[in-house]
Amino acid sequence: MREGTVMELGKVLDGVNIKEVRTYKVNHPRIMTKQQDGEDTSLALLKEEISGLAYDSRQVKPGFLFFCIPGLKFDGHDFAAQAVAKGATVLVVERFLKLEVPQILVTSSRDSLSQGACNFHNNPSQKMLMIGITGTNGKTTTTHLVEAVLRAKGLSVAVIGTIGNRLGERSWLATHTTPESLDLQALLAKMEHAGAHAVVMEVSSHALDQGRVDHVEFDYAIFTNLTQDHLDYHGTIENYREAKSILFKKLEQGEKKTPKRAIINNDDLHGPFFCQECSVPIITYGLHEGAMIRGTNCLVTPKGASCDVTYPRGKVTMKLQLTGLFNLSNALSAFAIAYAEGVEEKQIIEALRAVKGVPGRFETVDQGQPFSVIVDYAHTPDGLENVLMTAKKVARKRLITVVGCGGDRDRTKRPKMGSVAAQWSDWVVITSDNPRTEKPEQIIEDILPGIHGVTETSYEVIVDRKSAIKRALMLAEADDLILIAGKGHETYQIIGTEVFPFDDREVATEILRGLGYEKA
Ligand SMILES: CC(=O)N[C@H]1[C@@H](OP(=O)(O)OP(=O)(O)OC[C@H]2O[C@@H](n3ccc(=O)[nH]c3=O)[C@H](O)[C@@H]2O)O[C@H](CO)[C@@H](O)[C@@H]1O[C@H](C)C(=O)N[C@@H](C)C(=O)N[C@H](CCC(=O)O)C(=O)O
Ligand SMILES: Nc1ncnc2c1ncn2[C@@H]1O[C@H](COP(=O)(O)OP(=O)(O)OP(=O)(O)O)[C@@H](O)[C@H]1O
Ligand SMILES: N[C@H](CCC[C@H](N)C(=O)O)C(=O)O
Ligand SMILES: [Mg+2]
Repeated sequence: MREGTVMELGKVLDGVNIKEVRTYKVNHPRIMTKQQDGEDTSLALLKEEISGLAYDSRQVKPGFLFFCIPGLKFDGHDFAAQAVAKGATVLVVERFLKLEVPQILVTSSRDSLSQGACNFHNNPSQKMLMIGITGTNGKTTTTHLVEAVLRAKGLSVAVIGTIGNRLGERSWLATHTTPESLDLQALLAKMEHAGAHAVVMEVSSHALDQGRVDHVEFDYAIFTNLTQDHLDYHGTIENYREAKSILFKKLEQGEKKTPKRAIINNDDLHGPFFCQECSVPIITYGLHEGAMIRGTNCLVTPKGASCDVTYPRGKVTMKLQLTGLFNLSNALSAFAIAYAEGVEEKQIIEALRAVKGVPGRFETVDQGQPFSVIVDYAHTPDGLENVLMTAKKVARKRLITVVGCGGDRDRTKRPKMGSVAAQWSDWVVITSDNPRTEKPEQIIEDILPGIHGVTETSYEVIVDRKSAIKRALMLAEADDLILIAGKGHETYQIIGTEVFPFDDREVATEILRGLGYEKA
């Protein structure tokens, strides 16, 4: 929807289960009341024009429809007065408020927002090929790989995810891995308007649970893997898995006529569960027997990885500039989509080989020093173990790891990350990640029991992340590998509620320069 566009309220709310409408006599000239026109006020209200939607009172502009959402931190109903003061003409509520403004009572204002956003932006996902990727690890990486193979088909491909939202040279601000429904529908509409034929997007478990993608119709859904994360939010791994499965159940619904497919990791313990949740055709991929798209003869080197890919029509060799067995797995899911879309095998292989790397994922910091420095976004026990296994394989001498855990996130993953770091590293420097509103020392206390379980590994605690990175780089000798984990592409550190500039790659570069290493 272009700036300045308006839509009738009834059209915006088409499909929303409205329980009751209350109109109030207000000063706004466009809101009719019984006293003025004598007809049914609710019907008159539904004919009113809305100039925009908002779920955050701070974003309201005159003529907007404001959705009052009860959240975990705040209750949007408490901001209704502020929204009205800023010009909201109608409210969507879960309980009527004592405010002199028309209100529409619904069971879930969040679900209504999702439907309203889709209507207001003219259902953009209907007009593009939509690929959704879910799983604990590998989503961002896989978006890049799928983007590459679909571009090989000649499509203009937009990407939505943790690192950003983009289409070719154009980019849009990303505040979440998967945006709130309203922001997502607006973004999809902009991407479609900018010429996107396809959108490949990360779909987080939070987004699925909160209905952010409820009215996005996907053509393909990829499941990468499921391991521990976000138990602070979901409570149990079963709930977490259930949230992820929504993406696959959704595939059978919708209006698109084209066939839909689920692309499922056959190597993952939970693969069969996701297969069960689907009633559309499934393509499995993996490095073990049973996968329809299977990688064998895998080779992992410091500069990349390769394997043979066996698929229903034949066999090819796939080479990546990305290293690690897990990236071969990520690439096989991209291969599966391209294959289903009829892209020629040779083109798929060429496209995958051309992907240079994903920012902050096994990214090298090179100032000509005689040891390797790698920055990686691993922030779950499984992600960390995978990257450490790869680092161990390619390190010529010691593996020194700098790692911490984020605050206000799953506490129970902390000792597990400590344990994994200790098992695979020769030396661990435990530090802070994004402490957010938690005390960094307390987060580290949660990590340490995991380290203590692995007695032979040496470690030290340095709370300040910059000092921890410096210490690791000072310890490094020729041929060692220093892995700085957890923050990858992030260019900030969140301490309390403040956001400070901090980029592991820049910090490491600056320290290396201070140590006398300067790239020629
Ligand atoms: C836990 C979680 O996902 N929370 C999201 C959720 O918050 P919430 O429902 O609890 O809402 P709330 O903050 O209590 O506010 C309630 C309502 O009051 C409104 N409000 C609030 C303040 C105000 O001044 N005026 C106002 O109108 C809010 O806009 C909202 O509508 O809805 C909000 C609006 O969309 C999100 O910003 C918020 O993301 C928070 C900030 C967050 O940190 N989310 C993370 C965990 C997240 O979603 N991560 C996933 C990726 C995870 C992964 O990588 O695996 C993601 O997709 O980004
Ligand atoms: N398939 C995989 N299996 C396990 N670990 C992986 C896999 N792919 C990537 N990783 C590890 O996980 C880290 C994060 O990868 P990526 O950013 O692609 O995941 P993500 O699912 O997008 O994460 P987020 O949930 O934060 O959005 C990488 O830096 C790497 O260490
Ligand atoms: N999307 C993940 C990223 C975690 C990255 C790590 N640096 C942290 O801050 O915990 C989350 O919000 O849980
Ligand atoms: Mg991501």
